[in-house]
Amino acid sequence: MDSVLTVKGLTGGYSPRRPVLHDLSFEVGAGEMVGLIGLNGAGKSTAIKHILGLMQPHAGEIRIGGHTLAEQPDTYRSSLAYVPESPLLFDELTVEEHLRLTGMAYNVQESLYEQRSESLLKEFYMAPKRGAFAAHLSKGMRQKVMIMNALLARPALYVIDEPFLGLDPLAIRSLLDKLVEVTKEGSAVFMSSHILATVESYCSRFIVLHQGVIVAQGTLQDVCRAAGMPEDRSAGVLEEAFYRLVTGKANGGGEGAHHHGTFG
Ligand SMILES: Nc1ncnc2c1ncn2[C@@H]1O[C@H](COP(=O)(O)OP(=O)(O)OP(=O)(O)O)[C@@H](O)[C@H]1O
Repeated sequence: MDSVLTVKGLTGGYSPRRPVLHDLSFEVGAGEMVGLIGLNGAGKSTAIKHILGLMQPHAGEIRIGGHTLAEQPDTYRSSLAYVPESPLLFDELTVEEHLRLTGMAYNVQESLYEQRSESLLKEFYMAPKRGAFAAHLSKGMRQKVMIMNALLARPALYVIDEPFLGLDPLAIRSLLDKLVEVTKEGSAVFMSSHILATVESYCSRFIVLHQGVIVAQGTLQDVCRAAGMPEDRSAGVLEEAFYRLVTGKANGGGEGAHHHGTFG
């Protein structure tokens, strides 16, 4: 498996004296969807800001497609698309103008642009709003425009922060279907979410971040093992493993979880 995103020994945060992230190491490979899960304040958004290059690591390094941001800034940036938790759009541009702008920024060929933008407008039920100004869209529609922009660019790596908030059930389904499609085409998806049931069904690997430390990572089986749970393939097992890892307790009492990372 080719690694698209490689994070090695990342220590970082807002002040060098008080790091928020401690020695994080993980990879996201081509064709993989990896879920980043953790409580409020665990450090998920901070980790994402480091990956985007908005913050400098205190120690360690981050590579996309084998390069650090410092080595190849243009390649690094054009290899990734980011969907933030709260949509950031230009109020005075229309839906279609946002797509056009992204197409130009990512050098999407004209014929591919036409094809992709038309199908995205349909798949996200946004065709009737193609000419609407961003300022006149609903919150969920604004989020859909961010997602459509990322999908138009078809980067090697998608970094998606809590994508399901504010989306209606059809939009969530459209997004998940598209993410499955792009991973089949070889892209890598790194997604942070509190919706554990969805993360469990769609991601092949998980990273459990707790107080800035990776307390478990790997397949569902790896995470369950780190949580001291027997192998169990029933739905909802990720939530139980997560609960044990972050509280050190089993649901309804029981022995403590092991706070050791597994690297699968
Ligand atoms: N701009 C900032 N300046 C200083 N500290 C910050 C800043 N943003 C976040 N923090 C701190 O960094 C830690 C991690 O926050 P972060 O936003 O990464 O958490 P998160 O896992 O994304 O949480 P949530 O699930 O609530 O979005 C918290 O202790 C938070 O107070």
